[in-house]
Amino acid sequence: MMNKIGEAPPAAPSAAITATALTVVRGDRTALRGLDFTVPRGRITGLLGPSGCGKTTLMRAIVGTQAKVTGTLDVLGRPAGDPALRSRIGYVTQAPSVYDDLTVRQNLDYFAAILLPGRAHHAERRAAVDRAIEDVDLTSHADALAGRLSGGQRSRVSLAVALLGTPELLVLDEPTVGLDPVLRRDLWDLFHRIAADRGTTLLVSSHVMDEAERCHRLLLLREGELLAEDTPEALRRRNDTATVEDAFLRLVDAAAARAARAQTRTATGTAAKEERR
Ligand SMILES: Nc1ncnc2c1ncn2[C@@H]1O[C@H](COP(=O)(O)OP(=O)(O)OP(=O)(O)O)[C@@H](O)[C@H]1O
Repeated sequence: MMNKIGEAPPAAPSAAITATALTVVRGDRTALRGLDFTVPRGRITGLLGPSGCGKTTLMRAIVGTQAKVTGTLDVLGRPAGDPALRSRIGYVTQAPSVYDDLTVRQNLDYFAAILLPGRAHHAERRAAVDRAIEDVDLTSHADALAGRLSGGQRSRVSLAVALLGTPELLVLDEPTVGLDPVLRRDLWDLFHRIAADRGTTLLVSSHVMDEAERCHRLLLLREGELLAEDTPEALRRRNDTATVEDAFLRLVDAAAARAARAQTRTATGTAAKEERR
């Protein structure tokens, strides 16, 4: 298996993503509050946290599709959203973006024609499409209509589209949601192969904590705040727990206790001020 932490590639010299005081407002809510973190190159970083904690918002900020972003967010050496980054990043959203009335191959041909237009690139396009179909293990379904595929197969077509341009950074929003355990394992093996063989940086979100163990590094999010940024092993060790899930729960409890203490201090301070009046 490729996804043992011990078999990880050596540490990359520079960060693929650096965020400082990153804040995002969505509607009347602050979806992300002052996040500081880095995502190392060539590694798999898991973005974990419960539903609604801000994972998609953070991914949208990184790929440059999110409004009202403040602080600094540097992606592959450029500010997030810089047009020069478009071809260097692959982004797979939660909803598979495939055409149901086209076959798997036709879907990929279509997107390959946008990435590599013109007759001159014909052979290159074909090779890229073949490789992407093989990467996601859909060779035997290449001529099936996307509309007739299972949910897991459709999301793999979306992933194949993202792999077409050989991106340096692959941002995957809950790619394993709804998949059976075997498919989930196969996809994680594929992510590890992509990171190890191509040096691609992967940022993968999940709200399933057992997937945390498959990542080289983790960003744990809760209610728009970063609870921790570390390796799964260090998180378990530091919190003296057997699993990342237990470490996460311990960190949540500690954060809640800190918030309660701060509230008590504020309430005591206000009462004292009122008394002095
Ligand atoms: N279009 C929107 N307008 C206003 N607020 C939004 C919008 N989309 C999301 N939010 C809010 O932003 C916060 C973060 O949402 P986000 O989708 O980033 O969470 P998530 O962790 O990806 O959740 P999930 O795992 O359920 O996809 C939530 O409080 C949500 O209610």
